[in-house]
Amino acid sequence: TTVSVSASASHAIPTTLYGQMFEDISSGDGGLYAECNNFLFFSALLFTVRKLVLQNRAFQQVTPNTADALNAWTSIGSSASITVIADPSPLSSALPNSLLLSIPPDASGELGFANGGYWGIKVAANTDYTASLYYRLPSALPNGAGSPILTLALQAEDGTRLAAHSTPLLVNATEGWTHISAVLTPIETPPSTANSFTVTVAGFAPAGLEVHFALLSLFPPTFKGRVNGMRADIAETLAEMRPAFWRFPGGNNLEASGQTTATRWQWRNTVGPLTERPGRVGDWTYVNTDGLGLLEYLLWCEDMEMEPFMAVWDGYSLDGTSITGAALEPLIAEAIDQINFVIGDPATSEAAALRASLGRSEPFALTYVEIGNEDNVGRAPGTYASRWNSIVTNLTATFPQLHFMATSLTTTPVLTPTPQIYDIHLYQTPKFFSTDSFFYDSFVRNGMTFFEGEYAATSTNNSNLFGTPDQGRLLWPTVAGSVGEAAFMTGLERNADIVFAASYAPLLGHVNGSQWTPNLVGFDAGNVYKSTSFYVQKLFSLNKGDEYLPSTLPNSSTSGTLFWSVTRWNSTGELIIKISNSAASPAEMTFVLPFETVTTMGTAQVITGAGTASNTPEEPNLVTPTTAQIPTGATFNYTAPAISVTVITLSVQ
Ligand SMILES: O=S(=O)(O)O[C@H]1C[C@H](O)[C@@H](O)[C@@H]1CO
Repeated sequence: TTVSVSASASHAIPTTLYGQMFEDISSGDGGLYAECNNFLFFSALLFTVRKLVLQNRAFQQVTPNTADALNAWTSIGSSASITVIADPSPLSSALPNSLLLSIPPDASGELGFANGGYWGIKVAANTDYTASLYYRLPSALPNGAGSPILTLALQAEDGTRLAAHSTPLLVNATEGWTHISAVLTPIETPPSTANSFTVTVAGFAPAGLEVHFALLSLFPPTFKGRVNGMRADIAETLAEMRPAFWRFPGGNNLEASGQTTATRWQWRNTVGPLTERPGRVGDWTYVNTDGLGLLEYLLWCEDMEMEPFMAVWDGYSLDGTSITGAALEPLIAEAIDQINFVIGDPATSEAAALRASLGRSEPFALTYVEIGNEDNVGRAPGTYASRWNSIVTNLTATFPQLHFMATSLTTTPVLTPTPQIYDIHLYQTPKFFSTDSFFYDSFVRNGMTFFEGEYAATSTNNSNLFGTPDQGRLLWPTVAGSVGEAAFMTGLERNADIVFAASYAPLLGHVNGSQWTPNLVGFDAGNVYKSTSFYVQKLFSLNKGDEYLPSTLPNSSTSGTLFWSVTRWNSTGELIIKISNSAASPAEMTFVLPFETVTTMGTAQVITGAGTASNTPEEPNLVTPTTAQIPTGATFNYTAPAISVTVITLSVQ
């Protein structure tokens, strides 16, 4: 195959082209959000359903006095009993439940309870873990009752105490809640992640003891040291691909927790002190703490130098109900407040004043606001057109500087005002992606632009893209899937005059229990797993170029297996040639460049392997990119390996 490259660019490659979409789908709580103390997921693993009922750090949205409400917490000491209760004087109205520790008379020893985190807690020596909790005594201790000692600790699987902080229980804490916070710094690294956070009491009165506990938290060091921030190893992995934008809070998890209108994602419940965040049953079958909330998302975008692509709820719930007409008004007001929390002026907007009160008077940068998620015809009760009209007419009047993204099909329903942007989602087979990178070539150029907000090869079975593994579902990205995605992405670059942003979905998933596979990045308590698709996203994002050079078109028929794109960094003239070869045999290519002086040595970064190969927790680095110097020139040959992605970079004067 000979590829002749044009010297003049046809269009710019937008800086926003490669980014990340995020929603809490076994990805926030227990993942990117660094709180260790927590849930076990309802993990509807695709081929089995392991119902590990959630129990969270603050007993949010659980039923008191049930075993389920305790599942992630276990008692320490046979005579200690623990129960989640609806506290008669709760920590806050947002957190009405607490854990009651009851110790009978004449008990002895260290008694209390433990949390095992999310299938473990990673503990490393000389690392600071911030433990905190609230407690209160329902009744004063009898005088002469001694001074019970409360200990917060990190404990290894074999019971070794790795770090501890003890403090006397304030026996006069009966009126209200006492907040304890301590830094635990282990001196040794335990052999595994099967560690626990423990809360124990000793030295209590012979008369026994009752203590209420609430909002028990354990944080490891976070990305950029942000309080209530992100788990550093996961954050650093995501930062590796230098994403240009961050879509949040969903995805389905925007729309409906519990599949009903009443429990949608509500921004106000996700900001302010953690004691004021009630949490909610997310759409992926587990309780979200909402400790990762709107302000944390916005600060994260700034820390990562990403543009927020923020969604507002648009009245549609996944149970098919939707709010229309006048009932939309409070919803539109809520969306206006949400946007004002981000960009408003504290002097004129209550929501912006709330932001200022939380320490951020300056507005955040915001350009794009998405109206709902996948509010397609067929899924929704066909009311998107009227809801879009009401919402966007109002929001455009209030925020004329913002760009609003529609989430329905581009062909139907007809929307007014005409959307400037559509968010298109595409889940398909590796073969689909590796044969059809011309998805956008036929789109009319009429000023409309597109956000390829979710795409991934999910299954080898084109008649069942979301089934179980034995039906073809991918548990992990495969080389064939990643090669397909790369072919598709060369098409995004060729059409970057109308495609301004794209992101693989889902971004993150806990490998011990999740509601979706494959995910771009996997993780467990101790590790982060980079998939072959992650490496494709990273290679394309880091070698984007800023202008597209037309070249000989690939074979666009379904027999096509070889796709490429040529871009350039305008400032340096450096060329980037991205190639996807899905064929089982190498592809001989000749590149003809219209430049006088082309370096004779270029760099080729290659991802290749068996089509079914994946990086897994067992073999996390089975397939990683290799880098080689290759002979180049004004005309040069390159052999694209079978089932491979190549990114060639070469300087051109
Ligand atoms: O069940 S789906 O609708 O396919 O869910 C998909 C589409 C939705 O936007 C996202 O939340 C989810 C996985 O990325």
